[in-house]
Amino acid sequence: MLGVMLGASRSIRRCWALPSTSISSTRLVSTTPSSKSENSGSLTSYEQLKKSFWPADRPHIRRKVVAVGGLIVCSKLANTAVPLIFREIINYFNTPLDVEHIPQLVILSGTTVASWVLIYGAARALSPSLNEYKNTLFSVVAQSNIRTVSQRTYDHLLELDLSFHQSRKTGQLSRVIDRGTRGADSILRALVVNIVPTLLELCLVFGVLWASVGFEYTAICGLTTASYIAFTYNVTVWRTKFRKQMNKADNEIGFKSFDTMINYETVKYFNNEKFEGANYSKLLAAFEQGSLKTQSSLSLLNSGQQIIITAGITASMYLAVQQILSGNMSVGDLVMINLLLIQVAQPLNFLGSIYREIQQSHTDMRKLNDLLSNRPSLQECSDAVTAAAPCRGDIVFNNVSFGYSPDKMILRDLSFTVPSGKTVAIVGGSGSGKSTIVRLLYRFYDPLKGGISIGGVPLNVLQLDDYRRNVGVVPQDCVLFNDNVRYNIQYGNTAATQEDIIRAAKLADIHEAIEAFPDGYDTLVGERGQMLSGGEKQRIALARAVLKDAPILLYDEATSSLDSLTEHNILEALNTVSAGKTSIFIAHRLSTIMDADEILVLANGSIAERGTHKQLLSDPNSMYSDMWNQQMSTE
Ligand SMILES: Nc1ncnc2c1ncn2[C@@H]1O[C@H](COP(=O)(O)OP(=O)(O)OP(=O)(O)O)[C@@H](O)[C@H]1O
Ligand SMILES: N[C@@H](CCC(=O)N[C@@H](CS)C(=O)NCC(=O)O)C(=O)O
Repeated sequence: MLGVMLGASRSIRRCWALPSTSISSTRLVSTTPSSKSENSGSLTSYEQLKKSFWPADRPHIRRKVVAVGGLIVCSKLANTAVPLIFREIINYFNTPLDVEHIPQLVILSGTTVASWVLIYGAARALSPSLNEYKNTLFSVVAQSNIRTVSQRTYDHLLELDLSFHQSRKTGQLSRVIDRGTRGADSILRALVVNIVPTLLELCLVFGVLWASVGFEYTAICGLTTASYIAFTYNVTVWRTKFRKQMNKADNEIGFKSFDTMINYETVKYFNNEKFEGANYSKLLAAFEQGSLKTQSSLSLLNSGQQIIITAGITASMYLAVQQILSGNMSVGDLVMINLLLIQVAQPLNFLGSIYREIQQSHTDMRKLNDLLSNRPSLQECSDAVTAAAPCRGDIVFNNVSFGYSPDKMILRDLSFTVPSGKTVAIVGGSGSGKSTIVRLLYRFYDPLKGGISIGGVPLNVLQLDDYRRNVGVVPQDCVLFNDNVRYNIQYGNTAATQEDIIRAAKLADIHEAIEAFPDGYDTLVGERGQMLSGGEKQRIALARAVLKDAPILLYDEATSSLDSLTEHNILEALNTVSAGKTSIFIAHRLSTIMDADEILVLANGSIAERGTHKQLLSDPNSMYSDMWNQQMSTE
């Protein structure tokens, strides 16, 4: 469903820029950048535009931009010539000829007017053709820019910390990206398709009027344009709040239906269909209000614009008629003035929308820029070392303290060692910090105090990417990609063959279940893997970790969704997989970690008890004994 939402927002097209368009509402998103560095990488919108439009490293794009400029000039010259040619044709019919005395003149004039008609046709055809060619060339510039910005943003987001992603709503993030990448494109498109050609056309029209019929006409045209712009600007600024209200409601409607549908089961379990329906109805009413005001203010804007333009044309024609009557002007001039003004008014009809679009694009670009100026707080040191050899050594936590925020410590002075090739299990109450240990070990975060070392090398001295290649994780929450089973298992090692995949699936005790799926390994798992059961997802996540074949293995309640028999089968398989590897098992069900070389009992972020299963049970008052007895009595 998220995909559908993204797909919808991707299809934004500008009605003033492209024919046969659908108008997509502008959604407003507010984001507060986190972990921002000293604005590194931050560009002003002008710099961004310059980078997109005139990239220093891509001369072929700059050549295209020059060609686009040339085509705009040629197209507008041809366009402005049309009324001038038309004037010549009209004037021909209004010029009395002395046919009795010079009959050849008729033939000559006939040929001349026929030529004018042909030139008229050519000019009319040339202008849109050049314009379309310009659009084609400009698309190359625009698409290249969108591609570069999208790729840079995607790569950047994958570089950012887990904390950044945990603090963001995925939907909001994707909208900021989607809009931001198109922001520069929108502004460039507005400039190339509308603003620059219209300004050029206005200059040409002013010049032609001045040169051929006199300054008064240029003055009327100038005054009309200035009033039109002032009126459009003021009304557009005033009515923007209605559009914002409408877009906000539209946004909330989209989010509400998305949220309700993914929580469909919860709505049903609590019989809250009516409650949800009433909430939805309030949002629809707000949208309705906003959209009615938007429409009525649009009508006001359009009418005002038409009145101003019509007033300008009427004034020019009135003046022209007076001059024709007094014999100072031809009928052809009148037609030319009329055509020139009508022609120049056409692109002005979208001025308000373009102004709004540029404002919005500017905001979108700023938001994306804020996003790009976030830097990962976990940085690799310049003399980082490769991890393969250290990862075969001991894992040591030395007085590690950590909290997601400094005012709430989760782990306190934690010290333990997982000897190379051994298995340590961590147990403890919910929220005691077990998964946090896995996140620190995968170096999603650095400890606030103390340190972690691997094979005697501090973790922050290891090359991060290389280190992570050497650690296999089966996380607590197994989320799968919306693809088929094969893709999801192969994700552990993208170079794995079908045989490797099957071997891993067998070890995770999921091969037979997959074979029984309608399309076997090609079966689609649905969004976040929701078409599979919790246990199936968990076993696919296990198979994927097996495929990674890393020397360090971290299992965060890797078998919690499995029934006892499947769990028993997997644990046997995992013992084989883990043989010789350094492993940390986090588990609630103690029967799964009885064989661990050491068990740590975590309470309030510290190790309350430690020892083997036997040692811990030997003290009947230990927390471990309590937990064990409790679990035994309920199984
Ligand atoms: N990203 C985060 N930001 C802030 N606090 C967090 C974050 N992740 C976890 N916490 C908090 O840290 C504490 C420890 O969480 P952790 O996931 O490590 O617990 P756990 O022992 O694995 O719990 P469980 O057995 O329920 O999975 C919890 O109080 C949790 O609310
Ligand atoms: N003439 C007006 C409106 C032009 C127009 O029709 N714009 C299209 C978008 S390109 C539209 O649907 N606008 C809706 C609106 O402004 O509410 C202007 O200058 O803005």
